[in-house]
Amino acid sequence: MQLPTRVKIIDVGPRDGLQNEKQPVPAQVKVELVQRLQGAGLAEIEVTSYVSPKWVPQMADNHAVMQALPRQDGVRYSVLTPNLKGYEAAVQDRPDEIVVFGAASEAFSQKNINCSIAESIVRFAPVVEAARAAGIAVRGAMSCTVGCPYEGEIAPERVAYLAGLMKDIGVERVDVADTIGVGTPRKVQRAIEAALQHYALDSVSGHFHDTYGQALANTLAALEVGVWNFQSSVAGLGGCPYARGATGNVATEDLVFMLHGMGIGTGIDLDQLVDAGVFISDFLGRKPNSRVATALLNKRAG
Ligand SMILES: CC(C)(COP(=O)([O-])OP(=O)([O-])OC[C@H]1O[C@@H](n2cnc3c(N)ncnc32)[C@H](O)[C@@H]1OP(=O)([O-])[O-])[C@@H](O)C(=O)NCCC(=O)NCCSC(=O)C[C@@](C)(O)CC(=O)[O-]
Repeated sequence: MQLPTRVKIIDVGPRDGLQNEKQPVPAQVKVELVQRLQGAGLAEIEVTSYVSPKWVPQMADNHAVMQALPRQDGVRYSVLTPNLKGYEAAVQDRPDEIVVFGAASEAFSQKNINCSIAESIVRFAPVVEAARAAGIAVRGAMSCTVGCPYEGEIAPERVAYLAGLMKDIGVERVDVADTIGVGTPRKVQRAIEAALQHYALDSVSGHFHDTYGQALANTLAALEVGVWNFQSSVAGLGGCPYARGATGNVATEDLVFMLHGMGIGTGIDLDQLVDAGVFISDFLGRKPNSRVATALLNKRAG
C-alpha cells in the first residue's frame, strides 16, 4: 500500500475550535492564535464564520478578526458562509476560500442551519456562484458523514447523495466530517469512498472529531485510501454547538506527530505548534487537549 508522502493540514481551531467556547475570546487573541499557527507553518487556516451571532455568539467578531489579521504570503484563510447574507459580509474581508456547510443527516441540517438538505443546497448555490465569479475558492463541509447525534448511523449512500449535490452546484472540494467522532476506520473509509464517487482524491479531506478516541486511527484509514488533506484543531479545541457532547477535532499536534513519525511531510514545526496550543489553552484556563503537547511539555519541564 502506497501512502501519501505529503499531507496538507487546515487548522480549524480558530473557527471550529473556538465557536463553542462559552467565555468570550477577544478578537486580538484569535488574531494572535492565527499568527502563531501561520508562524508554525500552517498554510491553511479556517479563521471564522459569518453566521447568525444569535446562533453562534463567539463568531460575532468575524469582521474584526479578519480585518486585523496580518496576512502571510502562501497562507490560505478560509471562512464559513451558510447563505448569501454571510457571503456578502465575508467578501468584504477578502477570504481566500469560503466554506458552505451541509450535512448528510436531515435532522442535523435542521438543527445546525435551520433548513433541510435540499433547501441548504438552494441557499448555497448562489453563494458558490458568486464566490467562483469573484475568484474565491469554494469548499463544502459535509457533517455527520458517519453518525448523527439525532439520527444515529448514517449510510454511505447519504454521503454520496450530498457530495453529488455539492458537485452539481460547483463546490470545488469537500470535507468528510465525522462531527461527533463515532466513526471507526472501515466506516470512515466507506464515507470517503462515497465522496469519491463525485470528487477526485485531491479534492476530498478528512475532518475527524476525537470524541471516542478514534480520530488518528481514522486518519490512518483515510491515508490508506489515498486522502492527503486533513483538518484538525490546535490543542484539540472544539466541539459543535449543535452536536452536544461531541469533543474537538483531533489535535493538530497529535496529527503532525503521527505523520512525521511515518515520514509524511507537513511543513509544520511541531514545537512552534505546541507553543500556539499553549497560548490559546492558557487563555482558556486549561491544558492543551493533546497527548503529544502534554508529552512534549513534560519533556521540556523535565
Ligand atoms: C444559517 C443560519 C443563519 C440560518 O438561520 P435562519 O434563522 O434560518 O435564517 P434567516 O434567514 O431566517 O434569518 C434569521 C436571522 O438571522 C440573521 N442571519 C441570517 N443569516 C445570517 C448570516 N449569515 N450572518 C449573520 N446573520 C444572519 C438574519 O438577518 C435574521 O436576523 P434577525 O432579523 O432575527 O435579527 C443559522 O441557522 C445559523 O447561523 N446557524 C449557525 C450554524 C453554525 O455556525 N454552526 C456551526 C458550524 S458547522 C460545524 O461546526 C460543522 C463543521 C463544518 O465543522 C464540520 C463538522 O465537524 O461536522
